[in-house]
Amino acid sequence: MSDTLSPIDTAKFVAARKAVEFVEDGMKLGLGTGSTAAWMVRCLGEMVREGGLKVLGVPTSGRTAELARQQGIEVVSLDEAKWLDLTIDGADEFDAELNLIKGGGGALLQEKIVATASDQMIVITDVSKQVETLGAFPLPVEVIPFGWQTTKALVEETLVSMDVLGQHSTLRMNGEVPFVTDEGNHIIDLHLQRIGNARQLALVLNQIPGVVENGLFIDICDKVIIGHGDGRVSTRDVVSGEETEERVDFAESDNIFSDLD
Ligand SMILES: O=C[C@H](O)[C@H](O)[C@H](O)COP(=O)(O)O
Repeated sequence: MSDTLSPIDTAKFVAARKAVEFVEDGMKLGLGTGSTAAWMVRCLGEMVREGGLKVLGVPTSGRTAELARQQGIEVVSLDEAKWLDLTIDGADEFDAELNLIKGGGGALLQEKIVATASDQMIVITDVSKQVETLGAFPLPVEVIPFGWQTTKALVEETLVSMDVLGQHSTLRMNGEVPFVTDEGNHIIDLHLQRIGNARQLALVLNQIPGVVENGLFIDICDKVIIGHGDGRVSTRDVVSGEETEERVDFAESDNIFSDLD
């Protein structure tokens, strides 16, 4: 059935399929958001329904919570789970140190809280998200709606003072109205081209009143699994620096593909 998937979906699927191999019975799991994470939730659902795997899932968005429940995964809140063994999530960009930009789907706040409350974070991605320097993907910054224009101006002033390349920012829209996150906030996307010092920018942005969180994930990801359109996956570990490559077997995945609309 893998021939029904486009190369990009194949890449996302194989990364997700590989990632769930790290899941063990009884684990408390952070479930990421986005199209790649959705493949992981489907793979996990199959392991729960057909393999008898028992896990507790903490979703990072309403969308993921709905999909996880549909898949038969037991969903709990982070406060119920308290601490997680593993979070598996997608990313919009990652660099050689496995620092990330996330939030293209607007879920960065819950994603960062959940990943930070986990022993380990595995990022699943296709190879197009790999960059030398973060910043080509617009950096999402979640802000509270009150005074958002003032917050946006302060963010831009901060970028100028830090000499960040390209200091243009836009309020994310959902058609004619501002996009609203699961927490009731807005997103300002920073069009920076290149982030020279991501660690410093992440800290400075969060000092601005009105900013709730930013999409830079620094020193949070432990492992990245990169899927390829031909079914190969590369797994890179931040501690060992090792990278391994293998091919993912599609043979037993028919149930997952048949669940798709
Ligand atoms: O807010 C969304 C998340 O950070 C996603 O994990 C990220 O945008 C990647 O999504 P996708 O897997 O759909 O490219």
